[in-house]
Formats: sequence, structure tokens, C-alpha cells
Amino acid sequence: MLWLDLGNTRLKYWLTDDIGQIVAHDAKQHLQAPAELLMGLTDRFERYAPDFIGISSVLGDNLNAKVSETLSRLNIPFEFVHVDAAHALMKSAYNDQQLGCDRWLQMLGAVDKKKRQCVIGCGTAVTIDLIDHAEHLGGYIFPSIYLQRESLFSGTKQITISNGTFDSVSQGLTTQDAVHRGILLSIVGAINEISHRHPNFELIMTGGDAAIISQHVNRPVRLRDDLLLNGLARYFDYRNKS
Ligand SMILES: Nc1ncnc2c1ncn2[C@@H]1O[C@H](COP(=O)(O)OP(=O)(O)O)[C@@H](O)[C@H]1O
Ligand SMILES: CC(C)(COP(=O)(O)O)[C@@H](O)C(=O)NCCC(=O)O
Ligand SMILES: [K+]
Repeated sequence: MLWLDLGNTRLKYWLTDDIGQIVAHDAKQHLQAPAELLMGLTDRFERYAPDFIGISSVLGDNLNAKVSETLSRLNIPFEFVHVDAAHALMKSAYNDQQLGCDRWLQMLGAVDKKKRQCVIGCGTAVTIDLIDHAEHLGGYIFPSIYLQRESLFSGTKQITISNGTFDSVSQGLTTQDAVHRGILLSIVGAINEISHRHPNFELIMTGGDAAIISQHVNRPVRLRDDLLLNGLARYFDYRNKS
């Protein structure tokens, strides 16, 4: 099987064998042109010869249509995931016309009906979702550390910071440090507050910035980079059985 994740910044793919082991994987920035990026990958995908392609996309109808057009040339069946708030593996109280597919799949990949879980996705947006014994209670959406920095850059005259590392949440003494530390604290502080309000929820983090953020969280965090893939596999596996 081939699995695709079209996020707002990167396209990720995984090729798995019949026992679900990953045999190839890559993540690339798509610069808002995922279909063009996929075009460049079609030779590789043809060589992989998967029998099915399962897709998570948060890119919207127009880009998804272009992606479909590109994938159609491969003559391999493919399908986009649709969020289902009444899914047997996890019920959700969230508006399922709006809930992002990646958010939902990350939760589906993590969900355990014996646990209380807080799933944190650290991509272009940071999402924090609460799940109580396989019931999604709702969540929060924040701009990522990079989006926050861009908005300060574009919305102010004297902040001209466009690069630097996010490595501390102590107070800064320069604009550079104050910007990076303030932004990182806005996310770390929110996670700490939510975890304080929900002390018996296990914290699970995934996505490109999970490692940077988790270092400053004041409770143990499980880092899992396989959540979305696991969610995709569970979704299509469940659908084939029912
Ligand atoms: N302006 C930026 N500069 C450097 N890295 C960035 C920038 N914007 C995003 N990134 C990186 O892109 C990655 C996006 O994470 P990912 O989980 O792939 O998100 P998505 O699913 O939204 O595409 C993150 O690791 C982040 O560090
Ligand atoms: C919240 C998101 C932008 C996160 O996307 P990502 O950072 O993974 O690219 C995406 O899941 C999305 O567009 N969701 C729709 C809004 C919602 O979930 O309510
Ligand atoms: K948007």
C-alpha cells in the first residue's frame, strides 16, 4: 500500500508491505503545488506498484482535484479519507464538516478505548485534542511557531526577525530572543495549562515540530511519528472489513 499525507507545508508518503512494515518513506515541502510535486514522484510510485493509495489531505477541493488528476495517470486505485464523527473506533462531538482530516486520523491512530488521551499535532498549525475513552471532546488550534513568527514580521515595523531557533522559554533580553521565547512559550504554556486542567489524560505528540515543543512540557510526553499513518491504516482496514 501507498499512503499519502498532504499537509499545509509538506507532502509525506509511506510505502508499506503486506504486514504493514514501512519499506519507503519521505517528506517534502510542496510549496502549495502538491500535484506538481506528485508528478515528479510518479515514476517512483509506478516502480513501487502498490495495489492501493490511501490519502489524507487538508488542502481543499481545488488542490485535491489536481492531485486526483495526477494520480489518475498511475492506474492504481486511490481514495481520499472522509472524516466520520460517528466512526466505530472513535465518536466525535466536533463538527465533522469542519474537522481536519489529518487531525482526525492522528486521533484515530492513537485512540485507545481504555484511556484518556490528549493528542497534539505540531505541523503548520498546532492542534490539541482531548479524547476520553474513545470519545473526542473537542480541541484547540494555534498557529505554529513559524506562522507566529511570520505574523509578527509582517504585522510590525520593528520586528524584522525571520530566522533563528526556538530553544528556550525564559525571558529574552533582545528582540530575537523575546520573539522566539515568547512564541515557544505561547504553545508550551497552552499545553501545560491544558494538561493541568486534564491531569489524567496521556500526552501524545506528533508532527514536524513535536520534538522542539515537547522538551519544554512539564509532564511526560509520548512522541509518536506514526500516528497519521496508523490512522490511515486503521481507517482503510476498518472500511474493508465492514
Ligand atoms: N518558515 C519555516 N521555516 C522552517 N521550517 C518550517 C517553516 N514552516 C514550517 N516549517 C517546518 O515544516 C514542518 C511542517 O510540519 P508537518 O508536520 O510536516 O506539517 P504539515 O502536516 O502541516 O505539512 C515543521 O517541521 C516545521 O518545522
Ligand atoms: C488545523 C489544520 C490546519 C492542521 O493542518 P496541518 O498543520 O497538519 O497542515 C487542519 O487540520 C485543518 O485545516 N483543519 C480544518 C479546521 C478544523 O480542524 O476545525
Ligand atoms: K487556510
